[in-house]
Amino acid sequence: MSEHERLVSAGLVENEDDVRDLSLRPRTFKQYIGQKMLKKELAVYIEAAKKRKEALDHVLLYGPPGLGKTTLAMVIANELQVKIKTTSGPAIERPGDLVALLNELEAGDVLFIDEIHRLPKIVEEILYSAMEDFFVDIVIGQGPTAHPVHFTLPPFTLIGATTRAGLLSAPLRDRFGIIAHMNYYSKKELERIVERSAKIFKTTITSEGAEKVALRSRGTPRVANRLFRRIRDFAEVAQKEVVDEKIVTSSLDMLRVDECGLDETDRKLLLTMINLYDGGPVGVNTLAANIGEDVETITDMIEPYLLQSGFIKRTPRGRIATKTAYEHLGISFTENKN
Ligand SMILES: Nc1ncnc2c1ncn2[C@@H]1O[C@H](COP(=O)(O)OP(=O)(O)OP(=O)(O)O)[C@@H](O)[C@H]1O
Ligand SMILES: [Mg+2]
Repeated sequence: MSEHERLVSAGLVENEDDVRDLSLRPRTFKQYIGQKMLKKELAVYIEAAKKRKEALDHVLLYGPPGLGKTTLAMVIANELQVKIKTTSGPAIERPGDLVALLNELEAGDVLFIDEIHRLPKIVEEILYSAMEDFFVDIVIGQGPTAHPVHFTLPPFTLIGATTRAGLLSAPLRDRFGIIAHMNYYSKKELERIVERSAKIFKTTITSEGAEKVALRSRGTPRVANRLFRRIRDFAEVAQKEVVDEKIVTSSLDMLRVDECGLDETDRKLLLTMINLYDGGPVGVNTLAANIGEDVETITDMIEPYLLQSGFIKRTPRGRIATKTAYEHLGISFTENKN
């Protein structure tokens, strides 16, 4: 199974599921479950900006894939009652592309740049003055006909999203007035997300069923929704009117997603560390070669959840599998092995 087909993968890009499930996407703070502190804070800034009839300060959203960054950007624009233009870092190749986007904005509008850490450097530099003083200076034409052009822009709000805040240059990061870190969701919050999705799909799920889905969702709404959709298929075929704990468990077992939300790739990674490298430390390049995934897939998609839930640890000498990992896989752990 390729990474993109991984059921529990939160995915790095806007994926097909999300596009198909636009109806699942919360549109208001009220519908947006979890991230309570962040929502509270943003609600204050939004209200203040609206009262002053000013554009909201620029917002940087960062956190692992599938936690609701894109969704939150749309919620913010909706709560501000302004239009939102959406693009992504790699899609803006030249300064002219950025100017064309900025040109379409009206006062107070939101420009959402996903994967902002992948913005080309020359475009990023244009963004500095746009963010700070709402103007851009670019050179139009080439050779002897080249001439500088100055554009003034309406005040706008840039919302940037990234899974890797560390890759953002300091000058860019410093121009965001609001920097928001997205957290993994609690079991209770994921249960509510599953129950909400069930309602939208006109499916009945028991609270025990929702709890079981939540437990295996890696703290990630995208995974919760994806698992729920598969389970709904199993329930449909089994002609079950109500999605209960039993059907949830049997479906997830069939999908080989274990009770901690780990799938085959996660287990393969842990088993490689344990069986071939005695639990580590082992470098990420070595691991990548062993399990046949690229380094980026490991660091961006597989590792964050394994780190967060304590299955692995990162040390200067490489990754190590923790006692929790051994116990989870039913392998005996001898102290001081690392
Ligand atoms: N707080 C939430 N409440 C309910 N559903 C949510 C919430 N956050 C995200 N979702 C659901 O999870 C899916 C994934 O969210 P979203 O696309 O916003 O994640 P993302 O952080 O932008 O991911 P990526 O880093 O891959 O771009 C959405 O389709 C949405 O339905
Ligand atoms: Mg997104």
